[in-house]
Amino acid sequence: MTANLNINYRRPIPLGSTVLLESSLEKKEGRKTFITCRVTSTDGSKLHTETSALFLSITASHLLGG
Ligand SMILES: CCCCCCCCCC(=O)SCCNC(=O)CCNC(=O)[C@H](O)C(C)(C)COP(=O)(O)OP(=O)(O)OC[C@H]1O[C@@H](n2cnc3c(N)ncnc32)[C@H](O)[C@@H]1OP(=O)(O)O
Repeated sequence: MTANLNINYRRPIPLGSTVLLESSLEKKEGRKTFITCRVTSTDGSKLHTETSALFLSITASHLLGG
């Protein structure tokens, strides 16, 4: 479950362009998983978007309001 999501939009992505997404597992601490992601031009020279997020593992009962 997404607990926190940060997105920095650095440069617009032109319509129809192809981009490179690189996602990394930064660390895992118990139920917490920290992920980062970058969107760049395919040659890596232009940074379009960078994000970080925290995901928490949950049980099915959490989804049912338990
Ligand atoms: C055009 C289409 C676009 C579509 C976009 C789709 C985007 C999708 C976006 C989604 O993912 S939707 C889902 C959005 N997420 C939610 O609705 C989650 C709502 N929040 C919850 O259900 C609870 O807050 C959550 C399950 C995340 C955590 O509740 P818990 O009771 O399980 O955990 P708890 O609060 O005890 O925190 C556990 C640990 O996580 C840490 N923590 C929790 N929330 C945090 C947070 N927000 N930031 C930092 N740390 C956080 C907390 O400090 C603690 O750290 P320690 O274990 O070290 O003490």
